[in-house]
Amino acid sequence: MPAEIIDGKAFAETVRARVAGHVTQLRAEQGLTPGLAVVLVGEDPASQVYVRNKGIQTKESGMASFEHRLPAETPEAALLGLIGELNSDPAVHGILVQLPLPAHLNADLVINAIAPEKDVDGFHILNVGRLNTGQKSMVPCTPLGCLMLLRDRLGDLSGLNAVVLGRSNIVGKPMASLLLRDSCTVTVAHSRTRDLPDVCRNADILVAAVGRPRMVPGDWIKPGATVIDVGINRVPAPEKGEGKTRLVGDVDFDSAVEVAGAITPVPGGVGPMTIACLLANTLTACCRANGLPEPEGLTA
Ligand SMILES: NC(=O)C1=CN([C@@H]2O[C@H](COP(=O)(O)OP(=O)(O)OC[C@H]3O[C@@H](n4cnc5c(N)ncnc54)[C@H](OP(=O)(O)O)[C@@H]3O)[C@@H](O)[C@H]2O)C=CC1
Ligand SMILES: Nc1nc(=O)c2c([nH]1)NC[C@@H]1CN(c3ccc(C(=O)N[C@@H](CCC(=O)O)C(=O)O)cc3)C=[N+]21
Repeated sequence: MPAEIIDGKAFAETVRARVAGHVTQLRAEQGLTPGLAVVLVGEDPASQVYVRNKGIQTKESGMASFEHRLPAETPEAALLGLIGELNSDPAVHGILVQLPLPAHLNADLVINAIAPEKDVDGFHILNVGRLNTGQKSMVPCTPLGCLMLLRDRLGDLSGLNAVVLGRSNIVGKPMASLLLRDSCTVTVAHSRTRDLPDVCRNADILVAAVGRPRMVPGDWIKPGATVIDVGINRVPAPEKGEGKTRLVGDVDFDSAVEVAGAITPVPGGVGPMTIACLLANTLTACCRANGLPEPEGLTA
């Protein structure tokens, strides 16, 4: 029996609708409008698409959206200056600096310059430390979105074998951390992992975040497993016409769907959840900044 297709797009719509409801209430009862600032340095075309989608959905949810597009050659001091201004702007509750940054900018330095309470990506060293020690933090959007999909399908995750393929700071490591917090037995695999197919075959939950188009075939998957495909890879699609491209994940969907119990598609899986969680984090940041109770069920 083919796998259930996990509809991340539909789930993300429900998350965004709940966020929008809270935003309406905040405005009516407190006169507050949550604000998200997105900073894009350089001209990376894929990044521009994400930034545009984020801007549109931020406004649709009733929040204020502030976009800052800086030239690729922006000096580090100028970027740090802008972050300083956003840190002290009371209309801005969330700040996201789109990654990757041009090579002459030190990403760690830039991220750690964001006020931790406005770090809606959850990448600041303080938020990373808080998440890993079980303290209240901002939780990275993509892993948070994956966790919401997993809990929705599986309920209690405790005792399940989870394999996270990829160990980046933005997806793999925080994903592993969240799964561990939910009492999974977590294995983090990467480019030096031995016997990767065997490691994956042990997974009740397999999260693929490698950035290699269709790397995980169906025969790496335990029958009935829940597969979360984080990969966003643009590949040539000659069937759509010359020079056309399409998005595929890190999992070979066609073979995986025959083995898995449930699987997220690309597009329409994790991607929309990432943006929904970014809005949820901005709402959470706004509530915390104003000493208001946090909306329930929108964070980990
Ligand atoms: N849907 C969404 O919202 C988002 C999607 N993405 C997508 O997710 C994917 C991963 O992103 P990100 O984490 O930033 O990527 P990174 O390139 O930072 O990390 C990739 C990880 O995969 C590992 N890896 C690479 N090749 C192999 C291999 N052949 N076998 C085993 N492991 C391998 C690397 O191992 P090592 O550490 O040993 O080098 C590394 O840990 C990308 O496709 C990206 O576009 C990213 C963010 C959000
Ligand atoms: N500071 C920072 N935070 C991030 O969260 C971050 C980042 N930098 N840099 C780039 C990656 C990538 N990322 C995506 C978000 C949404 C979709 C998304 O919405 N995808 C849609 C389709 C998009 C399309 O069709 O082009 C989908 O999968 O259905 C994809 C990728 C966030 N990232």
